[in-house]
Amino acid sequence: MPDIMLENPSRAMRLGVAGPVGTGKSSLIGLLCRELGTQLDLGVITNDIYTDEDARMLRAAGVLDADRIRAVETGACPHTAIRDDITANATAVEDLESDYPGMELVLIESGGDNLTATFSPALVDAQIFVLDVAGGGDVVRKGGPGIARADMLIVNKTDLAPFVGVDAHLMRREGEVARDGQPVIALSRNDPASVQSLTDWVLTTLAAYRAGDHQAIDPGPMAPHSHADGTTHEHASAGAHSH
Ligand SMILES: Nc1nc2c(ncn2[C@@H]2O[C@H](COP(=O)(O)OP(=O)(O)OP(=O)(O)O)[C@@H](O)[C@H]2O)c(=O)[nH]1
Repeated sequence: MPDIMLENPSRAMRLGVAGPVGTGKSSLIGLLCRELGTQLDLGVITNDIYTDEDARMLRAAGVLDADRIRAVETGACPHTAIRDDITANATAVEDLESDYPGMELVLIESGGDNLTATFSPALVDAQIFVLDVAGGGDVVRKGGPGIARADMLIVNKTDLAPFVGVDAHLMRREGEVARDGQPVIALSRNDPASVQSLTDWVLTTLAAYRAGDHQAIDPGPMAPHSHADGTTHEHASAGAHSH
């Protein structure tokens, strides 16, 4: 699997946030904006099929100047716009960077998608994959390129674990095994220590990126799948999904 070497580490680092529907991607981006917005020059791109709902939610949260939060309406399943044809996202990032020349970090949210959606390394420098405990304790074991190889795996909403009968610490340990020791954070927005672990990781990754020591890694393509309109996407990995 090819790793992409940095061509221009002086531009903003692009950090993708992917994961199934409702696992807390927008909330995590809101947290990062709140925690890092005073020390970093930030921007956000959201992806939705037909709406700008995630962007509107983040603007309403008041975590960042509204103009720094831009929405891409993908018109198709969002995984297409973050992996197969990144043009709309790449253009949105470039527009943000040209409007805010000092920008240091752009957070790109994939629209909620299935377990195997990943960002192209041509679009992002690093990526976070978000699962939540409400999706079930065995979801990590189901695997997929995002779980196995994203730069960071988040097991989110750990505050809900007792209510859904899931052992969040076991999920985290299984994540570490599935990822060969690559980082996993068990996160809750109500747990300041876990939020601190996440912001520390972002700042460490940004420092490595700036120093030219970070490589964008391709977690691998998503599964072959078909869309409601009959189009089919074939990729080289196993498994399938429907929308
Ligand atoms: N209990 C709890 N709920 C959370 C946490 N983080 C997010 N949520 C809730 O989870 C729900 C989904 O969060 P979002 O951030 O909208 O999730 P998303 O992954 O962006 O959703 P889509 O964009 O629709 O895929 C919301 O009701 C959030 O308030 C958390 O740490 N704990």
